[in-house]
Amino acid sequence: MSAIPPLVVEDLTVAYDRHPAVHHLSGRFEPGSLTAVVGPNGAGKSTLVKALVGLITPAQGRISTGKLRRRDIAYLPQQAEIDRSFPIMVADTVALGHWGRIGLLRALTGAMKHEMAHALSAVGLEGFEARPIGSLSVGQFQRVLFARLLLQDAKVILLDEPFNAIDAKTTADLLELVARWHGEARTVVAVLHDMDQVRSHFPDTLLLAREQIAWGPTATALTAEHLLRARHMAEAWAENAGVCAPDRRIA
Ligand SMILES: Nc1ncnc2c1ncn2[C@@H]1O[C@H](COP(=O)(O)OP(=O)(O)OP(=O)(O)O)[C@@H](O)[C@H]1O
Repeated sequence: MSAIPPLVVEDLTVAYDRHPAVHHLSGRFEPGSLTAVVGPNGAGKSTLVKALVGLITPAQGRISTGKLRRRDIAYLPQQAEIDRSFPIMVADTVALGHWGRIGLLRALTGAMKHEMAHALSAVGLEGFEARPIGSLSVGQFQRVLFARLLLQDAKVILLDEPFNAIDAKTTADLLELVARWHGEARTVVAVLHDMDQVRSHFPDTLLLAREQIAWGPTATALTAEHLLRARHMAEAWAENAGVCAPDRRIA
């Protein structure tokens, strides 16, 4: 992997209709790091990932991705956000991973088809090419999406709840791919809820409760004190969060 710039977040506020979902966050995802983003429901985890990938424009602050091009950043949204009713086959879904390199209109080369079959095999789905995606189980579909990520060959990989509602065997297999990406010095960021999984597999953690509670090595970020603070912040959120006031408090 050629040199990857860090993802730097400076005083980042991301808001929906002026209501901040991520509030004055600063820090950096180091090149080659493997970071879990955790926090209570509504903590702004998905919002942060969407902002990192450029899907939402910050209300304040900056995200610097250095010389990374859009195609250098792969993004796996939550499965709930993906429409599987579209009549498309597994092969075409995985082949989307090539689009960053070949564009929409060029045909796949034999080598690309070979890579696709290899990626499907790596996720345990040999022979699934012609299956419609709507016919797959949740776990099989997540394997397909990971095969697509393999083809994308991105320097930075952002995963939003990749193991949500996924069985233990599939999770273990996909965690191996995450470890492989980490071993290849890609920068990987994953939104997760399972703290044991985070402690076992993710060296760094950002604990978010709209604001940063902790960001650093997992053992020091996920202390009982920090987790309690995150929970208290979540309990304090009113149904309607205040607007982001100029004096930096939530009004
Ligand atoms: N498109 C949207 N329009 C308005 N508000 C939104 C939108 N998306 C998210 N929000 C709000 O922003 C806040 C943060 O949401 P986000 O989905 O980022 O949290 P999360 O930490 O990923 O939560 P979860 O763990 O439940 O998935 C929540 O209060 C949510 O209701």
